[in-house]
Amino acid sequence: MSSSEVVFGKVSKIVCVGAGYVGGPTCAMIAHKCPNVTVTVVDMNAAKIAEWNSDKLPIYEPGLDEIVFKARGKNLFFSSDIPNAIAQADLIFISVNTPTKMYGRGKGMAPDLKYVESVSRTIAQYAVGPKIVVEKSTVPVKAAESIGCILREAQKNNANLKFQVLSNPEFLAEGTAMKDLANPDRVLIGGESSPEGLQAVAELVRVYENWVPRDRIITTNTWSSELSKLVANAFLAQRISSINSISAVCEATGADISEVAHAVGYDTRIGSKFLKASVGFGGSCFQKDVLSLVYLCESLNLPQVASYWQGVIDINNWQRRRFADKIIAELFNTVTDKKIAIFGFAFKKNTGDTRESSAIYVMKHLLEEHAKLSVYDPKVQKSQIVGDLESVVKAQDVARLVTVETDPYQAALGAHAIVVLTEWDEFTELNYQQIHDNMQHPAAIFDGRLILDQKTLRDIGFRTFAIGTAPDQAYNLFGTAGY
Ligand SMILES: NC(=O)C1=CN([C@@H]2O[C@H](COP(=O)(O)OP(=O)(O)OC[C@H]3O[C@@H](n4cnc5c(N)ncnc54)[C@H](O)[C@@H]3O)[C@@H](O)[C@H]2O)C=CC1
Ligand SMILES: O=C(O)[C@H]1O[C@H](OP(=O)(O)OP(=O)(O)OC[C@H]2O[C@@H](n3ccc(=O)[nH]c3=O)[C@H](O)[C@@H]2O)[C@H](O)[C@@H](O)[C@@H]1O
Repeated sequence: MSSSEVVFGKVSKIVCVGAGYVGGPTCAMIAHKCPNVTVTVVDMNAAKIAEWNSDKLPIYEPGLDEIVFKARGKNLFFSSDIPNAIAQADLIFISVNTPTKMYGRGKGMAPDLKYVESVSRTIAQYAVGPKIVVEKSTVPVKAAESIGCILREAQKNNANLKFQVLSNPEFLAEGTAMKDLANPDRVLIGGESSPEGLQAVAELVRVYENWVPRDRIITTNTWSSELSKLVANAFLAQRISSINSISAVCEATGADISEVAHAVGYDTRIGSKFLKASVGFGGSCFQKDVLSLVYLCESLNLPQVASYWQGVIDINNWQRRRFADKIIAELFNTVTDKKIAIFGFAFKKNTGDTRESSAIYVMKHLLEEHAKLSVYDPKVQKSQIVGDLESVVKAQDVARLVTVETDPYQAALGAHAIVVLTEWDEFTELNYQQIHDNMQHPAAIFDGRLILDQKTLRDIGFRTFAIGTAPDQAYNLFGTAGY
């Protein structure tokens, strides 16, 4: 093509394949900010599409309902008719899941790209005319090459078809997705430097320019864009593992992790964000994407780089185990048949998502010791909690040992201890005097999120333990058993 020939015109119809945590909120924001663009979100899961079309959306995300209800039926549509949507679109986002592969080659490490490939084949089958195909899913470097290869095959049989594959990874975090989408630190778009590639990139830039300042829209080559997404998540996860590793040093020495994080983060070169010690990071992406990077490095014969990033995962697993061991040790080395209240099951506050939540693993360790766990989470349904636990512990043990409550006071009634695993704001506002009065004594609180005021709790009579806080500062009653 000559550089002046227009292959990809102005985008007026966008389709997103994958109506999940990324596809739904991202497209709702695009529809909200671009009233002249029609956005259709499609999914192979018809029940999920029905929920997106109902009053109760399939995911909880602050601010999402408002935007969806405003745009839905005007320029935002949810549909199961994938072929028709693809045929109509100028630009197609691939926003399907890329979970860690649980079988075959790369099991437990590599991302499973079967959904991305299947969407690529569907696009090849139903496309008519030129399409910009955008990888929104997080994929390994060079994934765009495979998508391009499948699409080029279709082009061979139909001269009217033209495809350009772009990489446009998503950086939103759950719980703050709508804010992140409305005001992103940056939007990243990778593409080819051919005239057609540059045209496609320019058209996607134009969509984002409706609300994102141009200097926050970064364009790169395709491979830099794909790799930057993995690296961004790896760096974020690394900060959490770094601070969590130091939390163990604090507990052993008398230093306090919040004070250390504050002092270290004050250095503008380091920065204060993402330095909150915790019971370990969860969520569908950090572990998956760091493992994907480790697998990539192994495949590239870079074992030192692979083992460096593997350390981030190892510390995270160790932190979860360490916290569970601390609970057992401080409850006099036995939790068998003891009722323990679990406050929070979601992987972070302000979401109902439980994928890879640290709660699953801490509870698994406690269930293996036959503790009786009583869980309360404001946004997670009982069926979800039971299902997640059944993936790590025998179903009969979950049935025998786990109850799910809809009220935190009920969860703590008669319990020996409370374990805080998600940082929901409401946990800071409970009446802990009343809770203490109705527990077994001595009553203990284990704060895996550093949200409760230890002194107030100790004054009430609780024995307290908080991640990264030395025993002699946090409480006087505990020994150092288990350390
Ligand atoms: N969850 C998050 O906060 C973020 C996720 N990402 C990445 O975005 C991608 C999507 O993640 P989520 O939205 O969380 O996944 P999700 O699991 O919530 O949604 C994916 C959707 O794709 C649908 N799907 C799968 N294959 C399909 C096919 N062939 N045709 C039609 N629909 C199909 C599934 O039914 C599902 O509804 C992943 O690669 C993830 O790593 C990136 C940034 C943030
Ligand atoms: O690719 C993705 O899926 C997304 O992954 C993360 O977003 P998310 O997992 O939704 O949420 P985060 O706020 O990053 O929290 C992840 C986990 O780390 C924990 N965390 C976070 C920050 C911190 O200081 N300490 C800490 O333990 C959280 O509690 C949570 O369990 C990234 O922040 C997003 O930029 C990225 O787009």
